Amino acid sequence: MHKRYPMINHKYLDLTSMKELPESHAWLSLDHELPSHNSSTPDQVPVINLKDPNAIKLVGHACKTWGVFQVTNHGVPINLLQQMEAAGRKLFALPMQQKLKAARSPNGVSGYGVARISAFFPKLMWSEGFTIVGSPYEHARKLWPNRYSRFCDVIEEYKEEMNKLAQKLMSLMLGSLGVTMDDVKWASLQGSSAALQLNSYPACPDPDRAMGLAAHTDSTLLTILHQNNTSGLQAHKEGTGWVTVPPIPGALVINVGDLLHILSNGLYPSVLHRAMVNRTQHRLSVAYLYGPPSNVEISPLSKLTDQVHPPLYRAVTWSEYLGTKAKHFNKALSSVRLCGPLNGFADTNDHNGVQVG
Ligand SMILES: C=C1C[C@]23C[C@@]1(O)CC[C@H]2[C@@]12CCC[C@@](C)(C(=O)O1)[C@H]2[C@@H]3C(=O)O
Ligand SMILES: O=C(O)CCC(=O)C(=O)O
Ligand SMILES: [Fe+2]
Repeated sequence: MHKRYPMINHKYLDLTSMKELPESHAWLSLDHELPSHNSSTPDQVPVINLKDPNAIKLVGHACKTWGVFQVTNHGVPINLLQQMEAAGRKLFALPMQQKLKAARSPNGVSGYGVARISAFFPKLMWSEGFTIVGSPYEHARKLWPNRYSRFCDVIEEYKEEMNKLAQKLMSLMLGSLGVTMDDVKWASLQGSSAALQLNSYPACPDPDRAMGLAAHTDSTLLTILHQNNTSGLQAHKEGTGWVTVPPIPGALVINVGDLLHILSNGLYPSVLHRAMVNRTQHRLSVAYLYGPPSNVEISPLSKLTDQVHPPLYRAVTWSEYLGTKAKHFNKALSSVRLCGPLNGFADTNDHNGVQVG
């Protein structure tokens, strides 16, 4: 089992008021080094126009080689992205004692709090989060007893648009694997599950020693991320190292998650990513974490397996996998692997040699 750390009681510091980085948030080694580009074509995260007639091929290539890409012409109205960003900004600007009224309970999923993965690290992250699973109503009412409906409306509309885009992306991803939505019955059905994660990274007095969100993979099929106009997201690419995913106005970032990794029998590896912070700008991001309907077991697609390519993972439901992730963190994927690393190979997800904390 991954080492766990007791929660430090600086968990709910008001980060925006800090003039110095407290020891509780000072990370020892951060691996800030970004690859030096000595060729004329630096390794950049692909940007795909979803209206491109070649979109299926481009998506397949990006999933295989990067596990992350940005999309344009995705159909989500820009003003909805702006409204979502404004709603997040308003939430995080509330006084701490107000935000704590909507705190995530110790075994709960929804609500305000530090990154869930904090328990696996000796230091705290320079960020705060708000997770929404199902209706935002209960928590929004605690935050704004008389004026919660605008927030709830934006969240509901955002979830609806994200769900449409997630379905479109799933069909492109499956299509690029030679599989149709009909081959995967649950993929075209309503009832997929999702969580919305709002992340806030205040400007930091000592960004070189702080970590916004530590390196992790998402336990999803795919994640759709909107970031404001401030850099911070980095993705790890085998053989290259950490690469910044630059904000492009109106574009959305797509991550391959662990369940797509399993479904594709490792052909589309989930991407390790993290968020860095900076000295002057407040960074916000909104992640739509998309998964299968809760009763569906995800296992490698039969079309992708044969005697030469045996299934590498056992079947798991999303909730079972989230439980495994909560226990084993970055060893979760290898813990559901059928052929262990006995013959010398490890999951790409084990990210040997890459510091996750
Ligand atoms: C559905 C979920 C994925 C997530 C755990 C959660 O239940 C809700 C929050 C999600 C999130 C967002 C930030 C990074 C992450 C690793 C975390 O700690 O909480 C992910 C979780 C995940 O993908 O495993
Ligand atoms: O803030 C970011 O860019 C990353 C957020 C993220 O990885 C997540 O919410 O899972
Ligand atoms: Fe993530």
